[in-house]
Amino acid sequence: MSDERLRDPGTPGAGLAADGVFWEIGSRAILDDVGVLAPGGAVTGLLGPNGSGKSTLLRVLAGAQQAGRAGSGDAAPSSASGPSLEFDGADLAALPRRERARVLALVEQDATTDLPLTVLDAVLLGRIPHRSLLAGDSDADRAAAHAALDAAGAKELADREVGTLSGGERQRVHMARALAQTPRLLLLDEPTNHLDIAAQLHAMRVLRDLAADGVTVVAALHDLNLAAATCDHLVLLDHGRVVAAGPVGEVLVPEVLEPVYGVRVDVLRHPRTGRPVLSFERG
Ligand SMILES: Nc1ncnc2c1ncn2[C@@H]1O[C@H](COP(=O)(O)OP(=O)(O)OP(=O)(O)O)[C@@H](O)[C@H]1O
Repeated sequence: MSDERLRDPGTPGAGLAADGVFWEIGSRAILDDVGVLAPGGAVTGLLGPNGSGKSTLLRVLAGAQQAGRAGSGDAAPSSASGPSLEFDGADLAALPRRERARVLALVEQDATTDLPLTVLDAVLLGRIPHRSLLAGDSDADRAAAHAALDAAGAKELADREVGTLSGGERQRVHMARALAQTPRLLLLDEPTNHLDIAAQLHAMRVLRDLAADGVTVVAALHDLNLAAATCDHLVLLDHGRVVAAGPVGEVLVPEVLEPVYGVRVDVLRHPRTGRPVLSFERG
């Protein structure tokens, strides 16, 4: 990314370390003792079939959903000692909401709004954690929002109403809002599912550039080839449990993927990058 205003000034830290994360509905464990390591300054792909718990885990990591039991009124963690959620060695769960919003941003899947907001206003929401509560948008905030729109490939949308955007356009705007927030930890739920192929590659390039600038990136992805081409590290969920984690070359192998996805997998090599290219057949 070319714009300095979007760069994180810090050096890569330890990254994200979550352990003992449970989330239950009734007697069903949606997340069952999940532990995740996402190295600092790297792109970690969160993989798993539909319903395996990726979105729930991202929401718990972001503090948008408390670990524990849903619908009981008490969000007490169901493990004896509670989950541990650390980012760069600090306890994420203990951070006040506003401080947490300066550290991390969550881009949710298909987030919508009924508010009559322009795109620029929606992206400026990402600046709120960085200014005093009563202050309006400063010139610096607007400059950061425009830079974020540019980086997300959405600068021509600045004056549009969010409610009138296509799915892919809205996805770029959500990415821009998160970039304007200048997080050190960026969590994204299916950030490319509405994007055309050029926009997918652009979005993943943005994530790689952020990681190069020291940001810890965790993205839930269904496209295993996009994960193979982009990620440094992978975490594979199945039925609410981590079944594999590690470098791309260790996770994207038939022995790991076939039992989880129930398909036959062949792994080829990309002729230029040497990264895995996966081919699938019905199992
Ligand atoms: N509030 C809820 N009430 C009931 N079930 C829920 C609730 N939230 C999540 N679940 C269930 O938890 C499981 C995990 O959901 P989650 O959205 O985290 O999966 P996912 O891996 O992100 O799936 P997908 O790839 O389809 O987006 C699913 O079976 C889902 O139906």
